[in-house]
Amino acid sequence: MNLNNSRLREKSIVLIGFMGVGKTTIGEMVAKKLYRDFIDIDQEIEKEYNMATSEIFQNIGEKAFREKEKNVISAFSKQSLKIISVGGGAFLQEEIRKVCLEHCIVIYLDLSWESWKERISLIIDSRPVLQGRSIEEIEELFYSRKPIYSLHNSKVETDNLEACEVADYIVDSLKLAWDLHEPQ
Ligand SMILES: Nc1ncnc2c1ncn2[C@@H]1O[C@H](COP(=O)(O)OP(=O)(O)O)[C@@H](O)[C@H]1O
Ligand SMILES: O=C(O)C1=C[C@@H](OP(=O)(O)O)[C@@H](O)[C@H](O)C1
Ligand SMILES: [Mg+2]
Repeated sequence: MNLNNSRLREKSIVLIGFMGVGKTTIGEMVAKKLYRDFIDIDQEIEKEYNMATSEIFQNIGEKAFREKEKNVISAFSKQSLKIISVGGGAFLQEEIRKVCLEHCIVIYLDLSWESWKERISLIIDSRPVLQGRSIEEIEELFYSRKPIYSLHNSKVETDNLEACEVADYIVDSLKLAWDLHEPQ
């Protein structure tokens, strides 16, 4: 993990990666293990609109969702000691990439297309971005998003790992980085 900044231990952690890789599930586990607050940006937006993400896309539109996503992430990323899971499209916005990379530790959860395909049935109904797209179009979107996730402090290859195993790996890696950089 290539990080160099004081107060590393206090920086919030942001999980990025394509939809369905486990950012929300694993983020919640990491937060529990580190006794930190968990913030899921989609859930914060859904609370604000009192609607599911797919309804927001349908009733208010993706443009408004993206604007809200930028504002909510900008606010939380400047707070410390949080575990933040952002949506898979958040890093499409340069402002979001900048504010997260400036204030937080950004961890990229990577998953191969072959493994991700096995998970599609779990998420298809709640991801409006996937709806109405053929598997070929989804594969194209999957690879087209890769460049935005390349901007990170650390990457975790999650293939063949249970969510709890990924969470344990992240916690152990963070503790190592904190101790190496700022011995207690
Ligand atoms: N490492 C994993 N192995 C198998 N299934 C997983 C793993 N991580 C998450 N999942 C499952 O994949 C689905 C999407 O997880 P979620 O946390 O919502 O992903 P994201 O927030 O990245 O879209 C959920 O059904 C979750 O239980
Ligand atoms: O990739 C995307 O554009 C999106 C991913 C979703 O979050 P998850 O990555 O948590 O599914 C959610 O923000 C919205 O459906 C848009
Ligand atoms: Mg999520």
